[in-house]
Amino acid sequence: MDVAIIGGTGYGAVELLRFLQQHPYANVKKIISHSNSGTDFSDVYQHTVEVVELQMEEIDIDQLAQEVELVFFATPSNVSKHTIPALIDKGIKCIDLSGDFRLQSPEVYQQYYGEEIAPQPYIEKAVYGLCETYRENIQQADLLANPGCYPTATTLGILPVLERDLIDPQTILIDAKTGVSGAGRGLSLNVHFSEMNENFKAYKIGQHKHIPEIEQTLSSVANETIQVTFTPHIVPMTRGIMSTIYVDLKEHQSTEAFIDLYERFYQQDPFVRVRKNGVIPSTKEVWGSNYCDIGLYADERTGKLIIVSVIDNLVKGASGQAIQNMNIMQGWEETAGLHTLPIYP
Ligand SMILES: NC(=O)C1=CN([C@@H]2O[C@H](COP(=O)(O)OP(=O)(O)OC[C@H]3O[C@@H](n4cnc5c(N)ncnc54)[C@H](OP(=O)(O)O)[C@@H]3O)[C@@H](O)[C@H]2O)C=CC1
Ligand SMILES: CC(=O)N[C@@H](CCC(=O)OP(=O)(O)O)C(=O)O
Repeated sequence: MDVAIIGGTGYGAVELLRFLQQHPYANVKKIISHSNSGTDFSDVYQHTVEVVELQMEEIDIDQLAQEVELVFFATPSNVSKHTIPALIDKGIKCIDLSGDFRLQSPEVYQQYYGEEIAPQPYIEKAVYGLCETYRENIQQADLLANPGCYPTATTLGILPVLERDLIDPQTILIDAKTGVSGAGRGLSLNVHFSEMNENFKAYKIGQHKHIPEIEQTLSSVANETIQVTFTPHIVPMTRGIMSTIYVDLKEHQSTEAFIDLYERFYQQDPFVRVRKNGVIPSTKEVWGSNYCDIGLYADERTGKLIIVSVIDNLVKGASGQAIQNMNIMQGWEETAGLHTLPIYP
């Protein structure tokens, strides 16, 4: 199947290409760039020379609709909402890596994204692509809202105990850390080497756009309104997210009992690895791969469960999950093109 990528020179796009160039059923036919049309992709990303032989192009909706069956949007927020409706109307499937179609509420979108939400019929049509939870809906999707990086790590960490009603859902505290590639390729003072090296920053406390996204999924699964405390941090590494989650247990059980529960919960999910014997995963153990690794500790003294969930923000947090979603939408094996061990060390 021929696909296109929009947002060609960004990190999400180059990570899509890394996996798609070895995908058995999908072929990248077009790369669209609004800043570098006419330039060879490998001139921007030299490491792809002699492997990716495509020249980037300007967007042309009619041509896209004639030449590809599916389009990945790896664009900043408030961009895809202007183009996706036209492609969907022409029968082209779209997978959006940005947040434009993730939230259901126009008011909440306006508050966190600072603009009007996409047209309502398309918001209603969009399926939230957390693969492990919404697989059946994803199979039917034409318009797929790929989850954010923090929400992916965090919701996968919480869902087993939330769904089994083992925690007080109003006590969820999330302490999350991300590498700098989460901010994309654009220049920003905040992530200059000298601002970031030997540094560790909390940011957007109480204001991050992933707060409503996490709350929307948890509330819909639990069938009650859930509010979370979420503090993101940026740390001096390139890739990786660690979400450390603290929840009050309704009843204490051993760490082993929770590991057993999580293993059963995710036994059909090829990309969630529940770590045994109390092992807590580190971000490097998923680096470059589509895995989400989860470690658990049930603290008998405080009655809390501590959940540590790690992903690579660019893979399971973005492009890898987008390909996993494409695989589900197309009825292909879920792991197609995504078989890879994390890179270590
Ligand atoms: N980085 C990450 O870890 C994650 C990113 N995401 C989301 O995925 C999307 C892509 O992220 P990422 O690749 O990191 O971001 P980048 O900033 O690296 O790339 C985005 C690309 O979009 C294009 N672009 C920028 N502005 C516009 C515009 N106004 N109109 C059209 N195209 C534009 C540019 O490519 P060109 O000039 O070639 O068109 C740019 O390189 C974002 O929405 C991001 O929030 C989601 C999860 C994790
Ligand atoms: C370090 C850094 O700035 N990270 C970004 C990651 C968010 C992201 O990519 O999110 P969306 O997919 O929802 O756009 C941030 O915290 O805003």
